[in-house]
Amino acid sequence: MSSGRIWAVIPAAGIGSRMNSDTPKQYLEIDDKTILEHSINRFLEHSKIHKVIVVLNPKDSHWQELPFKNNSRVVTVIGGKERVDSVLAGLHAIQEQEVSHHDWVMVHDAARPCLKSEHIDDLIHSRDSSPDGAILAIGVTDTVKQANHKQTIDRTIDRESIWLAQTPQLFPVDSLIRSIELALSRQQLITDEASAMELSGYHPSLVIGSRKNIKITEPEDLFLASLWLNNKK
Ligand SMILES: Nc1ccn([C@@H]2O[C@H](COP(=O)(O)OP(=O)(O)OP(=O)(O)O)[C@@H](O)[C@H]2O)c(=O)n1
Ligand SMILES: C[C@](O)(CO)[C@H](O)COP(=O)(O)O
Repeated sequence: MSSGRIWAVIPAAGIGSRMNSDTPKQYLEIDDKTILEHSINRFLEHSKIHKVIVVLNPKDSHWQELPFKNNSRVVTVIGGKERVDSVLAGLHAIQEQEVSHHDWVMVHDAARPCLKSEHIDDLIHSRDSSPDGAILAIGVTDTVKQANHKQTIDRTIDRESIWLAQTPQLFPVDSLIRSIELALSRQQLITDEASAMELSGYHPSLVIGSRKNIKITEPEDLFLASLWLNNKK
């Protein structure tokens, strides 16, 4: 039975350049709440989550408007240039708290507000059978093409073994910190936490997520997210 507390790190220090909005996308509102509030609330509402570390942009001017100032389970830290730098800053903030070697951390994009509590449960339950950690992911329902440099089809890829990584991604805190620091020291490209763990030789499990758990990235994603946040299913 896995022991240790479970922390959440919410990287929210991005500028949302692909959203083409003056407001950083994590502060755009759906149902009268910012996208960031929706994401943070999923973890505050979950009884197994010890504390939530929110990673902010150094130029963030919106955070103080959110209702988390006096919440002892919410800690903020300043992020870095890339998402991986922000995640590492969040992990270091955990180290500065009363962390134990048995603790785990769930890293979840602020830009994924449609996460359901049952998927947090599924990841937590995977700990006993997945000592290397686990991520939410979904299969591919379209045929997958590999393009060449001229944006023409080079070949078709067998989609049976292709999964699209989502967040949250759940790992032992110590292993994740060591893996990210090692990858960064080798200037290796890290776009999610699992890729750092893989580079250290771990084999995280894939836990089925939901197509509704989209990462709000471009303007049309807002409409989809509002549909799914509204229907609460
Ligand atoms: N230096 C960064 C970059 C991204 N993020 C966070 O990582 C998550 C996923 O990143 P992405 O969707 O790429 O967000 P942005 O980097 O803001 O978007 P863009 O790439 O369009 O600028 C987001 O919640 C974002 O706030 C972060 O904390 N620190
Ligand atoms: C972590 C992630 O959401 C998994 O799919 C994705 O890699 C984030 O990519 P981004 O370019 O930083 O949004």
